[in-house]
Amino acid sequence: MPSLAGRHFVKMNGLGNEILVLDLRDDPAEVTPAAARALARPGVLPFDQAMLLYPPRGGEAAASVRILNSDGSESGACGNGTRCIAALEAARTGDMHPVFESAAGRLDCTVHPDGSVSVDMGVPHFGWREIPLASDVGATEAVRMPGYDLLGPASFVSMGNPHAVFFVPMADAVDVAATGAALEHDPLFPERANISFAEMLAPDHILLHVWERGAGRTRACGTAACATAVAAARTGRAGRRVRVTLPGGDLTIAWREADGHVVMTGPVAHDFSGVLTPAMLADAA
Ligand SMILES: N[C@H](CCC[C@H](N)C(=O)O)C(=O)O
Repeated sequence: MPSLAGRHFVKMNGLGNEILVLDLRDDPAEVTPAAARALARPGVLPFDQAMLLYPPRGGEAAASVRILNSDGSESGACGNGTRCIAALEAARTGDMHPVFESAAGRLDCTVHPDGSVSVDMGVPHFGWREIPLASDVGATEAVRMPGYDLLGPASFVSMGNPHAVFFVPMADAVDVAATGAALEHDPLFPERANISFAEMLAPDHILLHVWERGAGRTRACGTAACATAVAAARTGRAGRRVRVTLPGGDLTIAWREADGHVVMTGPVAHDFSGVLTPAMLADAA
């Protein structure tokens, strides 16, 4: 496989969710977990997720996207990163409706005149095998987890990646790092999970703090905002359209009645770009 040194990168963010984009369509190269961890080191290119673009398998898609967390693990979906690659692709080609292929399926994007981006994140899944959970816990919208009674029941959702959402009285009061890290590794989640602490500010407005699988505490997580909006609607706390306020800013989430798809809308920002050097990849095995 060709080396990564010399490759052009773009560093972006979606609401402070740090995104590294590597467009590998012209000369595909593998990005190993060790290479991802090397690049994500402090002082190199710290990111939460790397969005890796490969040649599409189908005719209509601009690229096939692979998503790596900063710990080198793979994710099936990343909402904020998808907005970033949609904006990049629209700037490159002029197509304001780029489509991507991902492990979680097709991602239809719309880049709006104001620069914000909507992504059709597909349908949520609620089955214990789909999330996945280690065992059948019954209805997945309100499940008490042993050891976490004070948090109340969790709602489990797959948005192409696993999410557990806790609705709490005061999201700001939760020790997100300690509780999130413990829950991420709970044996109920055989593939670990992204952990959300949500507070209903109004029936159409949710405050959200997220501990991400493989990336830890982030300023925003698009799929967690989608999972939380769906969980809020499913448990009768909200309607199908909500504003989700994360530490990095706001997303609008609409769970479409017609086809059950979840559409996420929010901003993107370009930070800087450059070329990967051997030193940046130095520790990569
Ligand atoms: N930040 C991303 C989610 C990454 C999910 C990842 N942490 C995992 O499922 O392993 C987002 O905006 O949706």
